Amino acid sequence: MKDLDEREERKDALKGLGCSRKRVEDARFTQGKGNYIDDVNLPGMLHGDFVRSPYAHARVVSIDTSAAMALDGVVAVLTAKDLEPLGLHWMPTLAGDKQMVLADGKVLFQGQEVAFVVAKDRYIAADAVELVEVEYEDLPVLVNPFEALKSDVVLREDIKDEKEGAHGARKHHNHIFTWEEGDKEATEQAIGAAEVVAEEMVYYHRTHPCPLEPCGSVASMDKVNGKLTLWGTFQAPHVVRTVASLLSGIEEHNIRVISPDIGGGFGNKVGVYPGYVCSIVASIVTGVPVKWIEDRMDNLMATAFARDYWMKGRISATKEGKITGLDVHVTADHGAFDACADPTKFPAGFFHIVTGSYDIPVAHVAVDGVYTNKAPGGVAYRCSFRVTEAAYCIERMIEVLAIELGMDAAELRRINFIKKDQFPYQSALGWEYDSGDYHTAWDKALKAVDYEGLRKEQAQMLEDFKAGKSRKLLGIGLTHFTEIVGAGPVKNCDILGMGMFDSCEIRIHPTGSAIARLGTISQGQGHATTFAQILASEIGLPADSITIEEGDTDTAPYGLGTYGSRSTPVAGAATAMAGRKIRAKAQMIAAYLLEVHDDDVEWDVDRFAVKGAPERFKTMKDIAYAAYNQAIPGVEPGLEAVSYYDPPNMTYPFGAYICVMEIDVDTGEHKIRQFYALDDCGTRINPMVIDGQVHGGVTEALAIAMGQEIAYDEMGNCKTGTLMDFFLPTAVEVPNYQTDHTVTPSPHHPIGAKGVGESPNVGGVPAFSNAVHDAFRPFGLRQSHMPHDHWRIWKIAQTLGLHD
Ligand code: PCD
Ligand SMILES: [Cu+]
Repeated sequence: MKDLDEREERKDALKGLGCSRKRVEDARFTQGKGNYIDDVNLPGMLHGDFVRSPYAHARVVSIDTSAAMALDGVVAVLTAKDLEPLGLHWMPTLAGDKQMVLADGKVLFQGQEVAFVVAKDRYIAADAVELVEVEYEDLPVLVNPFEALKSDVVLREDIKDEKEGAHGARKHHNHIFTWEEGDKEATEQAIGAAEVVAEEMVYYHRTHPCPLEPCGSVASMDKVNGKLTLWGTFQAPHVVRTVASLLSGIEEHNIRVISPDIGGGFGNKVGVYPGYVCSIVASIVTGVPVKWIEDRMDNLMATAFARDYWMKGRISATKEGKITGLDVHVTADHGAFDACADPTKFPAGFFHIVTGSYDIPVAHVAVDGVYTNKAPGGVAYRCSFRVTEAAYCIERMIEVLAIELGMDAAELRRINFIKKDQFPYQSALGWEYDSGDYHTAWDKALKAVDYEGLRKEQAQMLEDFKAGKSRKLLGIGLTHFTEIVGAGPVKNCDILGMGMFDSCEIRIHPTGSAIARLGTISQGQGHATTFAQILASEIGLPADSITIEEGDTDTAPYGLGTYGSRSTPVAGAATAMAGRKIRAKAQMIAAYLLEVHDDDVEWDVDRFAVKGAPERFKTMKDIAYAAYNQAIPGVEPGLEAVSYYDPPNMTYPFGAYICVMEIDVDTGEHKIRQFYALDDCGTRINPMVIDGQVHGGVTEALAIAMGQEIAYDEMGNCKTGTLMDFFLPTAVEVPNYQTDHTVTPSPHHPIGAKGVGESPNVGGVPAFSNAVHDAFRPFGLRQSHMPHDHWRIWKIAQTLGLHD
């Protein structure tokens, strides 16, 4: 007993896996000591700002920069003409398309970069922007993707005759690609022969990650040494270095990319923006550092948006509710350039996880990418490559099918869930789900909210409403989602040819403390806290003695960065593997010190002890010291390891979310009475960080579902370019979250962990939307588009005749 207690104490002292260790980075952040991109200030630094297009589609007839150049303090004004000789007026996008860096002959969306002003300070730059005279000749605007596919108006004149794009054949001059998966014929057959079919157009509107810190960069070209240093808001610093090298011709070892602290990324900071390129060119031209920082409007109008997926779903089932087939056809509005940040082979990301948590025998998806006069981007905002869209689609289709069947939606889910013993499960659309236990999670969730009781209360409220006693309805929003995160196996996942592995390098210092560097980069997730915990459990040194460093390409091993909840599944695995290499060497050192054979020592929390003689041991601290001060025959001095990890599969976290909402039929106001979120992310590294991730992610989900929207008018004016119009949730809208979990470890991840950062958005949006729909189900509502703001909810009630 005493031994056990003592071992537990030693374990606790490490603050390893499973510990709600306080976030080490917060001491810095809460005291204003964060170091963000705008905190980078270099001597003699100049400032850039963009002239942006007021038009959504126009020919650029002329640009007159003379008045701007004449302004005191203005150093340069760059246009496409200046970039052209360098071959930098266009740049490749992550999706295999190309994008104008500065307007080359025409503009394709409102807010597009037209000229880059460089001045002594940001104010002069902004004043000079006003002095650049651009003559435009406006062109017909296409904001609707369905119309764009029929229109004679050619958006991308640069590729108008190209019949092939990066992802196969193009059907029309405004068409980007068609991407398909699954068995079309068998699916048609199943749906054709089915007893019940539900069909619906599910639209997931365009929104925006809107991180509190907008994007920016500082480029500093040292012409004497031929070295370029680039600080910026990069979620993938190494990829930026490679792209910068390929674009500029500067050798990669002469480029250093640094991501300082990032004030929220949410996928908005994965892509490469014209501002980065222009700051580099301006620094090369002027020979001094150049900073570019967006303002809020720039960020909302011109950087990576999210969603904008029109999903036409058909789902079939037997009378008893067993699903027999699923077909989804998506029209994907990509805006002016295809700048979606997906793994190269997947132009629609992992949308084919659209069969969700259900055992669906046959399925087929087709996605058509379309150009319109809107900002490019498309995969950001806690969506892990279109998984949010997919989850929203299937979770809406399930609800519609339940209506069609006259069935309870919780029961319909239950009878179609993939069963525990079916894992690893081969989905009809080609994925191998690594693990899951959906029934256990579902039962736990329904019980936690007293589902039966809620349905009774709902029925009572409905009766009161019909009897004229009340004007309130209750909506119970159910969701069971399956995520797919951790891209990804190098064999099928790459970004611009770089395989999506990740990495960790560890150095143990003689006194038994350590530094570990990773190829990922935290934007607020708390990597400095949690990755140290993985190591603490692997190598037996306290997490408090381990520094985690990310984001400097001169020191960190090559990695593909942080997005799509890949850090834990991939870099987290690399961290554990590197730790195991350290431990293997430590074992040899311990055996030598204890004068026994390697096989005669065993690992015990923070030490190696002689088998059968636990009182004879060497702690990791002893071993670390010995690694540097003893000559050990056959063992190199030092204690370091590096691991590059190529995951064998992705991880499949899942969750059961329930949103209980009261709706005031007369005002359209909603009140979330209860929000229950059960997440299964396998082995939990830090429960408190996970809770924080879920709180943040659900808050963003609810924001999207209840009001966040990037809206355009028919002239292509962005109507939501400021925080006056773009809804940002506050404490007022945020309910009290009830978090819960089950633990189904990933069988292939070294510590069994799956990602969690994306999950709450994937589950939160359908939970909210389903609650709204559920409240009106008795009155015949099948599908109504998000965002469900008060006006739209009021409108539903109005359309259903509930105001008469
Ligand atoms: N099992 C487990 C899992 C996890 N974890 C934790 O949690 C976190 C998270 O994780 P993950 O899931 O792996 O993820 P990552 O990769 O790290 O990250 C990413 C994500 O993340 C999230 N979250 C967040 N938070 C914050 N604060 N900020 C930010 O920005 C953000 N973003 C968002 C997003 S959007 Mo994308 O990009 O769209 O794709 S993707 C994303 C970290 O810390 C970790 O460690 C734990 O603990 N455990
Ligand atoms: Cu995403």
